This record gives sequence, structure tokens and C-alpha cells, in this order.
Amino acid sequence: RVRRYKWEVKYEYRSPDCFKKLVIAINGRTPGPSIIAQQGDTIIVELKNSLLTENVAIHWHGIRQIGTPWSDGTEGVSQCPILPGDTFIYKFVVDRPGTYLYHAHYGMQREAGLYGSIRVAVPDGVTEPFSYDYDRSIILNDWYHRSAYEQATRLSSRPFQWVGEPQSLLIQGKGRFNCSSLTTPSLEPGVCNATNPECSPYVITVVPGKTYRLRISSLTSLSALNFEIEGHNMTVVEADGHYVEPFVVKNIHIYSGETYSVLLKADQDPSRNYWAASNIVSRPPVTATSVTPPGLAIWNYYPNHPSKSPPTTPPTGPLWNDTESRFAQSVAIKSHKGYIHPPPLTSDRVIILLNTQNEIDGFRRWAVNNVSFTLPHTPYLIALKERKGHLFDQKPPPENYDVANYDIFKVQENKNATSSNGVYRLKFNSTVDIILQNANTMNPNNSETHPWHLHGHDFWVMGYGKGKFDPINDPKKYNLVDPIMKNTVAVQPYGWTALRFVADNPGVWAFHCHIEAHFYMGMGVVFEEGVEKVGQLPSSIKGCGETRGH
Ligand SMILES: O=C1O[C@H]([C@@H](O)CO)C(O)=C1O
Repeated sequence: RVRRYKWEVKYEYRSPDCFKKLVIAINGRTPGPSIIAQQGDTIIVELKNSLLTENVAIHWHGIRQIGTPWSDGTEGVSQCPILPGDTFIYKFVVDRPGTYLYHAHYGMQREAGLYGSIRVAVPDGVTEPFSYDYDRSIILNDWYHRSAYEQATRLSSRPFQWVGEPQSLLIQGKGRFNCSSLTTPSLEPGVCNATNPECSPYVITVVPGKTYRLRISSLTSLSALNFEIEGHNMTVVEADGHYVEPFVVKNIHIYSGETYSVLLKADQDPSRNYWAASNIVSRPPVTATSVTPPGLAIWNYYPNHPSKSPPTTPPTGPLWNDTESRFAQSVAIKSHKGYIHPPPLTSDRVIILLNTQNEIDGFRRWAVNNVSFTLPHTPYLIALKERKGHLFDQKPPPENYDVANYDIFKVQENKNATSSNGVYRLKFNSTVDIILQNANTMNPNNSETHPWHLHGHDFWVMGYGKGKFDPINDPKKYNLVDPIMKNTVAVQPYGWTALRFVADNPGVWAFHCHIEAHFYMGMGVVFEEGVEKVGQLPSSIKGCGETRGH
């Protein structure tokens, strides 16, 4: 089946957390319309850019784009940006069932509200390894009051100005900022209005006794979250489009770019409502200069009134710095027994990626093996496919860092990095191991969580560890039996995460930290594989850099 969508991307005034600001909406909505499809369907999105002065591009997060690498929607990698006034057609096949996302992949536009969900059902006649009565989706997000332009300007200023913690957390586009905490009075009356229905909590209405599949995803700009529905256990059954061996949790950690399905039975006191809450983990939700209140939605037992407040205080989740509970969840996830797709037992190439915060000419950057990523002016797919190789740095980025001597627990002695737009060229069909190695930031005793997202692939999560990855002994502990496959995985503070994938999807694929500010600051790499096998590029992806007029 072919599913066609006609979307118009436009700035609109919205108050998702009671504070009025400009958001980027699709057909007037943020989150945008959901794509609901079935495995094997072809999705055609006709996207009109009505931003007047701003380019746009939309990435289909978790969709591998097999045979359509030009539809990946990654500005600078797979396409030129879509100019104001232009209409671009994305066309791709959703080849696997599961929970996926879409969002802007140009500048920091995702942060302005340009995102939504993709739900792909199994084909007719195919059953899933669990059952439920109803299927619901929510996207968790964090929300800033500054514009994405201001945030980007701050990050690329000297001296560096950090974006700071978010003003609120949203659940399916709704949150609540405390208007009385506004420090600067606004010139415009009503800019923050606590009674605006736009910021009433999101409501999930449930029928007592029924089982719900809740698809939970995160597209935060910065925050790692813990999500909980008060009084209800959740059985985790899917992660990033793959069935997992079911396990029960009270609350779930979710990093930007991840998706999970959990089963929930509406088996608690039906005479009242319950809180659904998202809480920040891994960074302090309360700092000297900011307080981020929890994101709150209502788990509404039918027929109670949806706005009836639960009689309890919302759950606060684990302590923000409880790294152990986050490691524990990571290692608890295994592939579902009936759906194990084991990894190749060995790899052809191991690339170790040290994640550090650095400076270049006094500008604050993030770097991988001391190289900070920049996007080329001519998208890689076009440069490589049409053999204009000189359009980006031909020197490949380093495969490793100084493993023997580098102290990951200390502030780096030499904070200077270089920048490059070089790529890793992978042998087609080869098996590649990537080790994400975390380290101290430029602040003493500080290491942050980074969710890394790979385009064009799912990878096996081979293992997690604390401290420095040992290239001799740690691979002996890899899970070769039933590792989960994902497209996004976190590396914990001072820890490492090992993943494996097969470079079998012709194209050029970004791999980057899903924290909006971090990718903007250079925390990413690009892989090329089998580009010579890519079919003829559509001319609609061209029009920038050296592709003009070709
Ligand atoms: O890039 C970052 O900058 C800040 C902080 O290190 C600034 O001091 C932070 O938490 C980041 O992730």
C-alpha cells in the first residue's frame, strides 16, 4: 500500500507549556501528524517548506532507507536543505514493524517542535509475541523558551554560552511551566497563561481491566528521562522496533532517540486517576539557576473526568545521579527468544570513538578522537556518488585514541581539537565494531550521558562497561547469544558501550549524539558504504554547494 501525506511546515505561535513562543508546526501541529502504516507500505510525504526564511529537512528516525538513501532527510549528508517555498517529496518503504520517529535534521530545528511518530504494524495475518487491547503512542520531550536560533547562536559564540536546562518537560506536546516563576516581565500581556487549555496535561484514558500497549519515545534536546505511571508496572516488549524478552519495571529510563513499547494493565483503583510522569535523570533537574519541573500527564480511568487531578503527589523517579539503575536497565534488555537474530561472531574492523569536550580557537566543541565534526557544504551522498571527492576532507578520521595513556577520569590536558568533515569508508558487507568511550568533560569530576543514533542501520548492542574499554579482555564478555538490536544507545558517564553492525546498506550514514546541542557542536561521525551501488540520485536532493546546476 502507498500512504500519501501532504505536509506544510510553518512557524506558529503555540503555548505547549503555557508559555507562548514560536514553534515549527506541521499542518498546524506539534507533535506533527502521526504516520500509521503497515510493514511493506510505501510512505510518500510531500513536504512544503513555508518557513519563509529558513531551510528544512526531515529525518525518518529508525527507518533504514534500504534502496533510498537520498530519503534519509539528513541535511549535508543525504540531501541539500529544502528551500523556503519549495516542496520536496520523501518516498521510502517502512520495511519492519515497530515504533519509529521523524524529526527535523537541519540546524537545531528539532528543538522548535518539528517532530512526530511513525507506527508500523505487522502485516495482516502475522501475530506479535504479546497481546493487548489498545495501542497508544506518546513522545516525551524537553522544552526551551529561547528560539532554536538563539540556542545555536549561544553555542557558537565566544565565550561559549550553554543552552542550560530546559524550562519544562512535555508529554505528547503538553507540559507545564510555572508562569509565576518568570523572572523578566514580558512586554506582551498573557505571554504565560496558566489557564490556557493548550497546556492542560495530556490525558491517556483507559478502560478498567484492559491492557494497553504504550509506545513511549523520547526526542529530548538534552535530557535523559525516567518515565513512570504511578502504581502501574510496565512490561517492556519492544525497543527501537525489535521485540525484547519481556521484563517488568516500575519505571523506565529513556534517552533521546529511543523508542520502547510497554504493556500496562489498567488494574488499579478505577475510581481515581493516576499520574504519568517524566523526570530528568543524569543531569541535575534543579541547578543554581534553573528548575525543570517534571512532565505530567494523566492516566485517566474511564469514566472519571479526564481533568480530575490524582489525589497523590507525582512519582519522582530514581535519583538523577543513580547511574547504577541506568546500567541495570541497559543490561536487562535482551532480544526476544523467538526473534533472536544473532550477530556475526567476529568483526572485520574495530573503531574506538573517544567522546570529549574540547575547544577550537576558543570555541567550545565536542569531539570524537579529538576531531570535531562539521557538515560539508555539498552533501556527502552527492559528492561521493558523483565522484566529487575533493568536496570534503579526504583524510579519514582516526580509528582510535591513545588508549594506553589517556586518562578518561581527568579533564583533558590539551583541550584543543581539530575539526574535519572526513568520513569513515567501510568495506561493503563488512562487520564493524564501534566502541563508544566516554570521558571527563572540561569540568572536573564530570562526565555526561550521550545517546548515539545510527542512520541506515540497526546495530547489536554487544556490551556495556564502566571505566576504560579494554580491547583485549572486554570483547570476551560480549553478548554473542541474544543481544538486542537498536538504532540508538546510550554511553553512560565514564563508561563504554560496544556495538556491532554489518555495513550492508549502500549509502552515506550519520552516527551522532542525539543531544541537539552536542551534534551541533561536532559530536558525530559519518560512515560510507557501497556508495557505488546507490541508484541514480533524484535531482531534487541537489541545488546547494557544488551541486547547483547539475
Ligand atoms: O556542552 C556542554 O556544555 C555544558 C557544560 O559543560 C558547560 O560548562 C554541558 O553540560 C554540556 O553538555
